[in-house]
Amino acid sequence: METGLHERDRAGVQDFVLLENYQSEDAFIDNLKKRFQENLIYTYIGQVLISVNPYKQLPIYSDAHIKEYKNKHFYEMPPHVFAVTDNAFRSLIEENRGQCVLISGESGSGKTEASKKVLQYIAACSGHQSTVEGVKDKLLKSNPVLEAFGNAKTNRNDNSSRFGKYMDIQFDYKGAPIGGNILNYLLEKSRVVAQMGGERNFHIFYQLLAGGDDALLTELRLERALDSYNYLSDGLKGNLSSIDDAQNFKQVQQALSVIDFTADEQREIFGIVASILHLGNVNFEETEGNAQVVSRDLVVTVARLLGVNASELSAALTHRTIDARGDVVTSPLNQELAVYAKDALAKAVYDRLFSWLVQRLNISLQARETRGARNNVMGILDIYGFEIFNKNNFEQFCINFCNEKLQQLFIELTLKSEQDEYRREGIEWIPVEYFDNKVICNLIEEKHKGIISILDEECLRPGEPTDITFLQKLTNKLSEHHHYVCHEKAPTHIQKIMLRDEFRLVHYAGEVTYSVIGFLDKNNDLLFRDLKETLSKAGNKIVRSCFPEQELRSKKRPETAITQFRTSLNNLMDILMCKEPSYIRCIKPNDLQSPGVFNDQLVLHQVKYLGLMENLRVRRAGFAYRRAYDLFLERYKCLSKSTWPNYKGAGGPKAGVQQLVKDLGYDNEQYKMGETKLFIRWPRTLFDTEDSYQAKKHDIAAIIQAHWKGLVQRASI
Ligand SMILES: Nc1ncnc2c1ncn2[C@@H]1O[C@H](COP(=O)(O)OP(=O)(O)OP(=O)(O)O)[C@@H](O)[C@H]1O
Repeated sequence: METGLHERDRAGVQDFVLLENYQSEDAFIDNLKKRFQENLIYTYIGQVLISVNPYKQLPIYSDAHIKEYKNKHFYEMPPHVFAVTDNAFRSLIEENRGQCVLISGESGSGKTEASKKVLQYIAACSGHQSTVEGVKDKLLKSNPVLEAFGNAKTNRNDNSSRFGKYMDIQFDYKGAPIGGNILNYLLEKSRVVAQMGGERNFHIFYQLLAGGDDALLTELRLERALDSYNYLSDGLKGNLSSIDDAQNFKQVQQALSVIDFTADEQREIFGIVASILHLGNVNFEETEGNAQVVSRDLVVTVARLLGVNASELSAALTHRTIDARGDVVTSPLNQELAVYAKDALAKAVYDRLFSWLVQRLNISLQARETRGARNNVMGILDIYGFEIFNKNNFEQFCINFCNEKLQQLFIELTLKSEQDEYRREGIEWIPVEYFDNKVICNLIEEKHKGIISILDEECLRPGEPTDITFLQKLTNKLSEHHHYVCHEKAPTHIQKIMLRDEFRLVHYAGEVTYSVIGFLDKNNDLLFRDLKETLSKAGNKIVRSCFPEQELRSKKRPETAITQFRTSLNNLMDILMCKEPSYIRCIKPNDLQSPGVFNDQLVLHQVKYLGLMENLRVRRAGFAYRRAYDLFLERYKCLSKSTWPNYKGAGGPKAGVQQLVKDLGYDNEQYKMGETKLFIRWPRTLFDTEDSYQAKKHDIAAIIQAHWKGLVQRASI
């Protein structure tokens, strides 16, 4: 916690708006570093919070800290995730404006931890009636469940979320949480069947084996040894010292009970998890091109756990039925295709189980009784950050597309809207240049012309489309685009490092080379009909509801993976666009191997692609505080006799505010009167002289505190 002025002085500025050399990247990094080295991980750019992952527990999240931040003006206290949350929460309750807290940053930068702190603060600060406590408990308990099924150890983060998450919390008019809703995005299901070296499958598999009691494991026919299971042995073999799987399993079981999952549901969930482990061990042999199951007893176990007929499952794993306009033909699969079908089954079952879990959580979180009462909603978005790996595939393409969309939203909601607002309000303003990434979003998603359309066309066309024919089409259609680089037209130094099956996109955050291998397959996301049919009759109710019969009867071709993802992202953008945003931009100061170190280059890269320098330029140029005249007058009318208890002069709230600022002694440079709002500059203009500004510029909390205290004191005179 920042207390003494001495400490604060040494630790840079709390708000980048105060940075002397605000155009310099070096000065920016230097300020973050100074603060990081003093364990001051939070810094503002106006109201955007930058959070640098400390990789260690800091004593700044206690109940006492929550109390200190509660109901304080945003700038009265040092920067903190609690201040951002308090500000959003109060706007929600006092001004009835829907809020969203958007948390972004790369893997391991601290997004999920930040989202938990937001929830912690809300839970601590909102009503304490027993019904409300129940809702809060469920909201908090949904985290361990989602993490168990949706998180995994990666080489960047031991607890990496492998899905995107948006959680809405509904509040009643008194500010008590009454329900919630979670949306999940694109689970990285390929992890179920294979993991990179040093990585693990989803936590739940290890948790079940380590924490399930003997009776449960016997019932599921599981043994504790991890290397007994093919799906667990690709990446990291063994347990992790940083994760207590057994303990976490107990937490998950307890959470499931709090969230009202019945004993039957829990049994079925773990049955499905176990069935996937067994399925991974199923082998095939091939005679005359036809695959046959070798390990029949394993198929029997899988069938028992899913509640399907073992012979039918065996046949479905080794055959494929095609219904071509009424002509139904069944043909045997070869060994390679049977393995493909088995893996597709494991991925589909797990992916749908995850979506089912989210829906089931939502049923439990649904607001019981709202009776037409006004509901306020606060959303928290914790979604994967931009990814640039050595090898980038379909998954990275989807994730980076998502980040382009979020950057577009950031531009719309902050940079562009800031400038638009000045224009609309008739306030003189010199436009600030910024890079608008709409051109990249269009390159990816424009109808008929964009990469998604070209990919879908290639997936759906008759003939023999392949990843390479897809790449050729991309290059034919997009080679002139400034943000698309193909091998043929790449500059020599890039050509040297690019393979023939790769294309490169110039993203707003940097250049990424994607390998097209697997694009068609992953986009088609094919699960053979025979397997779907078998599962649609499953005795395990969860499985049956995940594979509904209607899906088989539907004549419509299922949407491709990328189209589904684009639709869900566009829906998310619509949800976020109508809310007031608060931003938490998370930064990872180093890699896992060197905790405590602040790597300037790594941080600079993130500062650039998070658009923080542009954000600062716009913020510096503008007005930091603005309020609609009626709201401002209502809130501060007590500060002047001419406006208290009500302003009675002509001209309405605008004239009232004009009178008020005059009475408060603001000079013309400190504020501007817009069409509908008052705009105030600060903090520089809160000082009488340059000297007093220079003397106190590091101490923004004190400045603002003094300012508000001053106002109140003047009011009491
Ligand atoms: N405020 C914090 N205090 C202490 N440790 C933190 C904090 N934020 C992050 N960490 C540490 O860093 C790890 C990674 O953080 P987190 O899981 O929140 O990253 P993420 O951005 O959500 O990553 P991913 O995108 O991979 O899910 C945490 O498990 C925790 O150990």
